This record gives sequence, C-alpha cells and structure tokens, in this order.
Amino acid sequence: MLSASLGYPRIGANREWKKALEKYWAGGITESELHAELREIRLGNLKVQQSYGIDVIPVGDFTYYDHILDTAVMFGLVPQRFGWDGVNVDLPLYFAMARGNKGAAACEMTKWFNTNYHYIVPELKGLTPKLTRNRLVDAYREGNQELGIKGRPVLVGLYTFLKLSKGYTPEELPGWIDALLPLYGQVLRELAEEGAAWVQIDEPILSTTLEADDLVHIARIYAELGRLAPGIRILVQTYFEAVDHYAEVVKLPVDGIGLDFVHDGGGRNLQALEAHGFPADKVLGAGIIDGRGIWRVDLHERFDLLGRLRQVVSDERLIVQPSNSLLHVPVSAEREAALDPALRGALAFANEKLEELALLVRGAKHGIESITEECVASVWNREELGRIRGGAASGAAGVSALGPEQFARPSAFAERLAKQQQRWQLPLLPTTTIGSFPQTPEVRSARFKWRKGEWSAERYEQFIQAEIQSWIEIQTKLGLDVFVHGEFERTDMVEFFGEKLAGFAFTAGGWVQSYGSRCVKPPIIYGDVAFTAQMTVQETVYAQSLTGKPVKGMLTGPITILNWSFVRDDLSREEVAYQIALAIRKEVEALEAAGIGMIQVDEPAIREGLPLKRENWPVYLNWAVRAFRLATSTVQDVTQIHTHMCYSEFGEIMEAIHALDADVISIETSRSHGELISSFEERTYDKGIGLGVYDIHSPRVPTVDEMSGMIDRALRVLAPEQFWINPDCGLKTRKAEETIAALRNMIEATVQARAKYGAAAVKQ
Ligand SMILES: CN1c2c(nc(N)[nH]c2=O)NC[C@@H]1CNc1ccc(C(=O)N[C@@H](CCC(=O)N[C@@H](CCC(=O)N[C@@H](CCC(=O)O)C(=O)O)C(=O)O)C(=O)O)cc1
Ligand SMILES: N[C@@H](CCS)C(=O)O
Ligand SMILES: [Zn+2]
Repeated sequence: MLSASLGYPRIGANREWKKALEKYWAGGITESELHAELREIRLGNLKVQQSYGIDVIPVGDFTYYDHILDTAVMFGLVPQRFGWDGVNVDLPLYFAMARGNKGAAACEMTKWFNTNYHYIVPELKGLTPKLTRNRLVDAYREGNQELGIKGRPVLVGLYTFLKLSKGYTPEELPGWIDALLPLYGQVLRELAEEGAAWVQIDEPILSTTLEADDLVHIARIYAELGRLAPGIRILVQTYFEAVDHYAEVVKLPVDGIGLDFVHDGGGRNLQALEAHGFPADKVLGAGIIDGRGIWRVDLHERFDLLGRLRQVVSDERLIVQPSNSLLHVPVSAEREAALDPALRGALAFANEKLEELALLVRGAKHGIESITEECVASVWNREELGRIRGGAASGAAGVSALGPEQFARPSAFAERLAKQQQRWQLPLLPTTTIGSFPQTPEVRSARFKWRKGEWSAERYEQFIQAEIQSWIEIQTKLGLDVFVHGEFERTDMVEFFGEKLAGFAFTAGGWVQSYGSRCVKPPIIYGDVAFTAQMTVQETVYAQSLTGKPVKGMLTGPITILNWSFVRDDLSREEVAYQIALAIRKEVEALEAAGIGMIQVDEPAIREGLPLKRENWPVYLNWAVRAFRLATSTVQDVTQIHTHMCYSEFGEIMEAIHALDADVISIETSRSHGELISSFEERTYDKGIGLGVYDIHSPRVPTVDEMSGMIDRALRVLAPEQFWINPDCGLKTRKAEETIAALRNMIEATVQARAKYGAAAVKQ
C-alpha cells in the first residue's frame, strides 16, 4: 500500500508565492528573480511532501497563475486578440491572458466546480492546437534532478479540459478530441521517455451528471491514449462527488482509477465498489482524507473505511490519498497556536493531512497497534472540540418554529417598487458600485498596525472614517446615484463577519488561493452561529451622514458566508445556513432602524454551492433561497433589498435568482463577454437588475465604447426602466486611479445611454 498526494498548495507557508507574483507585476523584481523565487517554493513543496513520508508525490501541479491556463498555453490555445507569434508563450503573454493588457481583455474566469477556486476559461474559437512546451517533462525532470524525487506528473484530462473550455459547438466536440489526442499522446510519450512511470490525469467531470455521449467519448479518449503512449501508466482521477457510472468508469482502459470516498453523496462510491468489486488489474487511488475540509479525522473510523476497501482491493493495488488536491486547504496548522487548544487540536490543514495519510498506511502495514497513540489522540481531539461547541441550538429546529411570513416580504414586488421609486426618485439607468473600493497598501497596513497594537482602536477608526469621507467625495464628483461606504474596515467580505459573529474562529495563517495571486482566509464555523453586536451600522451611518445620496448598507449573505467558510461537520449545511441567516437578519434590521434604506446582501457563492449532480439541485436551491429570504424579508416595503453575484454561470439558476425576491440584483457579466445576457431573452425577469458593464479583475481601464456596447447588448433583452449600471464586482483589488478612471468612463457611457434610451423609455 502506498500513500499519494494529488496536488499541494502553491502559495507557500507565508504566501511567498503571492508576494513574489505581485512584486513582479508591480515591477519590483525581474523575470529571472521571479523564476528563482517560484522555483524555491516549488521545490520546497516537493520536499515537504517527501518529509511526511508520502510515496507518490505530484509534479506539474505548481503554476504561475492557474493550472487550466497552463494547459491551454501548453497546447498553444492563445486567443487571437493577444497577437501571439505562434512560437513561444512568454510570461507577459501568459499573464495578459489571465489579467488582460492594454490591447486585449483578459480571458474569462470562473469557479472550479463547487469550490472558491477560479480558473481561466480556455477559448478555442478559431484556434488549432499545437504543443508549445511540455511543462510536465520540465516539472518531472526538475524534481528528479534536484531532489531525486521521481514524481507523478499531474495533467488535467482531455475531456474535462474540453468541457471547461468555450468557443466550440457540441458538433465540434469530436473534432476537438481528435485534435488534442495526438498532443496529449505526445506529452505522455515524452514523459515516459523522461522516465515517468505513472501520470495522474484529473477528470473531475466524471463526478458530474453525464450524458450518454460523454462516456463514449471518454472511453475512446483513454483507449486512444493507451495506444499512443503505451510506455506510461495512467491513473484517471475523479473527485468532489461519486461517479454515477461506476461500472463503466472502472472499466476504462487505464491502469488506475482514483475515487473520492469523502465527498461521494453519503458513501455512493463505497457502495458501488462493494457491490461491483474493482478490476484486479487496476490500482485504486482511494481518497479517504478530506481534501477540502479542515477537520482532523478520527483515525479509527478512517481505518475501518480503509479496512472495507482492503476487502475488495489488495494492498499492493491500493494507494491512500486525499480526496482531491490540497490546493483547497491552507498549508499548515502549525501557526495557529493562538486558537483555543481544543479547536487547534482538531484542525488538519495540508501538512497535517499528509501526516494522517502516512499514519493510516503505517497502521495498515504494521497493524493498528502501531498507531494506537495517534488513534487515541484523534478521538480525544474530536471530543474536545465537541466540548467547546456548547449546546447545539439547532438552526433547522429554530427555523421550523418560524412562520411563512418570516420568509416573504409583506408586499409583492410591484407594490414595493412603487414605494421605493417614490422614496428615491432615481434617474433612468441608475449608477452604483458593488461595495468595496481599493484596499490600498495604506489601508492594509493601517489595519496591520492596529492589530499589532501599534495603533489605538480610535486611530484606526479615524483612519477608516477618513477613507470613507474621501470616497464619498469621489463618488459625488463622479456623479454616481447610489453610493457605498467602501468596505475599508473589512479584510474580506466573509472573514470580517466571521470575526464578529459567535460560533466562528479565525486563523492566523489559514490562507487558500482563490484566483491568481488573490487569497482568502476562510473563517472556521465550529459552534452555533449567532449575532452578538452590530457589525456594519457605524460605518454605513457615518457614510450616509456625509451625503444626500442613498448609501447602500453592505452585508454578506448566509449562503456565501457558509460556502466561503470551513464548516463544522456535525450539523447539516442547511441548519448552519439558517443560523447565519438569523444572525444577518438582525444586522439588516439594525441598518434599517438606523435609517439606511437600501441594503445589499451579497450572495456571490450561491451558484458555487450547487451540488455537482443535477438531481441534488432542487433541495439545495430550496434551502439556499429560504436562507436568503429569512435574512432579508422582515424589512418594510420602502427598504430596497439588493443582492450581488459574480464569477459563476448563472443561466441555469435563473429561477432561484428570481425566487430570492431581491428588489435589485447586480450580476457579473462582462468577463464572460456578456454570455449571461441571453438568459434574459425570455423577458420574464421583472425586478431591478445591473449586469456588470466592466471587468474589475483586470488592471486595464475599459473604454466608454466597450461599456456602451455592454449596455446596448443588455438593453436588447431588459427594459431600461429596470436596468442599473454598475461594474462586475467590488473594486477592492484595483488601484484608486484605475477605479476612478473606469468609473468616469462608466458614467460617461451612462450619460450616452440615457440620451439614447430615455426617449424610448418615456414612450413606453
Ligand atoms: C469577491 N471574491 C471573493 C471570494 N471569496 C472571498 N472569501 N472573498 C471575496 O471577496 N471569491 C470570489 C471573488 C474573488 N476572490 C477574491 C479573493 C480574494 C481577494 C483579495 O483581495 N484577497 C486579498 C487578501 C485580503 C485580506 O484578507 N487581507 C488582510 C491581510 C492583509 C495582509 O496581507 N497583511 C500583511 C501585512 C500588511 C502590511 O501592510 O504590513 C500580512 O499579513 O502579511 C487585510 O486586509 O487585513 C489578497 O491580497 O489576496 C479578492 C477576490
Ligand atoms: N460587496 C463585495 C462583493 C464582492 S463579491 C465587494 O464589493 O467587494
Ligand atoms: Zn462580486
């Protein structure tokens, strides 16, 4: 029996990766310095995995931005607008695809399955693939030569890659498979020549709901790859859910299959394995340690699971591994000494997970007695955690006592709208932003000084007030219609609320990559969530005191707080969502009582939480919508509830979006080049809506014409009376100059649109 890792966090124990990239982008280090810094992190990652005694160590999972972008670039899939010479994809071009440059908009970015990791969407239209550089050979060679580690290269599977790409029709899919097969074959052959014995090919698409054709294509791909590259053994890796077609998947003509035994719909992979057996000529990669959660396992319980797997698969064909790449968890819990020891003891980040794997393999090889001490400790850890959780006031039980009126606004939308229009007298096509303004180094450093005790709370508060004041002035000068206070006091839109609500803990260094160099520090929900004190009223009321324009209160919704936190595993997610909803509702009510008449409750993660299997969608969407409504329904008709969503494909959940019953919604649209707009073609969406008119994740300032184009496209399917003009998302990642320049252009595009659509609106 061996242990394996499927991928390791790139960011470094202290986010060295992020810091190096950002220094390079800011011109602070040269390209060769960047290469040297990232090389050190990359090799360091391999060494750590080796030091935990992991037998099979992944190579090629490291990246300079995103592994899907790497795959596209490896196959020369560079969209024409970047003017590629067709020879070598250099670093500026690579980063331009991710972040945009002066001449070309960035590629789209979207959620990686149901995680908060975002990948760059490959664009295939009009392109012919070719192998540029075999980056897996480079990675394998480096590990081998520098550290003597004969790693297992990781590659995203051809079918998953194509399914996540855009720019081709369903009829063109077989042609794309044919075009990529020889290239995948060449990559694998070259790896074999370099000495790699195995390759891990990730096909998480196998864990989603598949159509009949999908399996036919997948079987053809792997039959063909086996023929093209007979010298290397292939492990097809699935994760994030059970595979629906177990018998077909394990029959694929490959040498190993990786299955997730943690996130498998309540044991479906295990049931299938026990019912159908496992082919005797294949290796099973058994994902038995949670690669997405952060709780230490009960080693006894995992050992029992391993025992059941060993009944079906012999030890020499069994590899014990995390359920998925450890990319989704922080690096090490070692830094978390400030936490309550009971909580600290129950945490397993990437390194602790590797330790758990090594222990399980040791137990299997030498008998469970060889890990008795660790088994006892693991049980004790979980008991201690239960002790500090306190008595569970179950959210669902609490919710069942709430009447239906708690989940619905007192009046229908049309009635509310009339009262809100009366109150606000907004112009046609009102302009607003999504909430955050630049979190400059000064803002972050002020917070850092306050946290370290160098600044008093009073000084920090004054600093935040000065930022708010300055941005109220900027919004006034720009001529926006609905203002925001700017969220300067927040580290992150989820972590901030986690720090203020009961039931949450937050870490010192629990960072996880979200997209590119941007990281998040998800708070940990370990106990019952409850409101303790007002969280946002002071800053919002202060901002409102400086202007006659409405200032939107700005909160994060229950589903987003849930999805972007690490969540306790002893209560259902639904119950935890209701607990959060009731806490957020208290803040909504406090804002309203303080005179704030527009309140935005952001739910950008609602789509991301959607189960991978379609049959599980209705149940999730039902409780997600109920949680949002529970948080927002007790306000008066004249109080306008806004919500916001970004970086997901929303077309499929329009009905649920409608059911949220928010008065106004803003949705990211421009980074996906306006694709969402077609979802409104049926013209059934009747509430206020702002489809983002520019991409905020790119440092590039969009032109007035580009934004006018977005407005025109949207107004082909939406009425001007319901349309709002706003950027795609919050502006915290942008510099002040970029933000002001882009908003100035947005206002200019609005002025032009009002002139163009105003007359038509009057006529209607
Ligand atoms: C809107 N999005 C969000 C997602 N998920 C979230 N949890 N939050 C989001 O806003 N998912 C979808 C999208 C896109 N994703 C992201 C994710 C992350 C960012 C982002 O800007 N991240 C920041 C980190 C923010 C933060 O918490 N900062 C802290 C700590 C700052 C820090 O590094 N301090 C230094 C010292 C500073 C000094 O001056 O000395 C240190 O600790 O070493 C803070 O503000 O206090 C990032 O930079 O990665 C955006 C979108
Ligand atoms: N209000 C948040 C939403 C981000 S999804 C912001 O503006 O940053
Ligand atoms: Zn957003």
